[in-house]
Amino acid sequence: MEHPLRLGVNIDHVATIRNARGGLHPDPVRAARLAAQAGADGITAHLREDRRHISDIDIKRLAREIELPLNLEMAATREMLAIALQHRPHAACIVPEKREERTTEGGLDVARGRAQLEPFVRELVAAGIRVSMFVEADPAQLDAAKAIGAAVVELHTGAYCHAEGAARDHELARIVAAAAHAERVGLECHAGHGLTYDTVGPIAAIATLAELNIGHFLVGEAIFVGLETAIRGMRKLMDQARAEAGGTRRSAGRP
Ligand SMILES: CC(=O)[C@@H](O)[C@H](O)COP(=O)(O)O
Ligand SMILES: NCC(=O)COP(=O)(O)O
Repeated sequence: MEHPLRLGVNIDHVATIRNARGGLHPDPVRAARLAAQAGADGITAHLREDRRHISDIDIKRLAREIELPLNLEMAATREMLAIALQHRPHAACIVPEKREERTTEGGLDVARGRAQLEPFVRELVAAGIRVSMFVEADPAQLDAAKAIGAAVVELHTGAYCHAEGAARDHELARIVAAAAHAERVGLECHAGHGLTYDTVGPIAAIATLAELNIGHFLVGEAIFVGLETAIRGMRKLMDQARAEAGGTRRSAGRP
């Protein structure tokens, strides 16, 4: 089944720039408002355990001050669960986290961590939060996410973005197959990590994907063209890819 494709704008790296000087500028909440004006369908923010970019106050403000649905990316820890339950974002995406990593290097091993992850999913769902699992494009991970009660999976596109030539085609084929598997088992399927103007097209063309979350590239591009223009450019490429694949042009609103 064809799904309308939403764009979630990840504003983490607005906070990275702010934190370089420790002040208040640039403000991620202002970036979220601009993203809404530029046609974003949601805002994504990753509150890392080490608070290297997004802070607790950012999450509090995002949850209260923006109208777009907030997708909180969080590690499966009691501290993050308490924060999610306090602020009740629209969605929570559980991601793997390693303190020493530069960025999220891979997907969550839901298949091996089922017993540990299931209580987190249960508590978030009971609070009315939509739960997603950030996983590799591996059917076993999707099956495990479904089994522990997640409604959504987000496929990690980092390997696809970093590969070239035949290796990239191989990674794309894995993502296409995983998105089809998600549809079969009744999971809403999202994708993201490392997507750029050069890599977004083939991903956006996958009809069973419902949402892409994109951040680092948009914030980098904003330095040259401004955030609104960068987001509009991404939205246009997503729409073009869908139209060329014979599908719906854009999002139909809230998830
Ligand atoms: C889970 C994920 O892909 C995003 O959080 C993205 O990684 C941006 O944050 P980092 O650059 O801190 O990984
Ligand atoms: N979950 C992926 C995300 O939110 C954005 O990742 P990136 O575009 O900042 O790499």
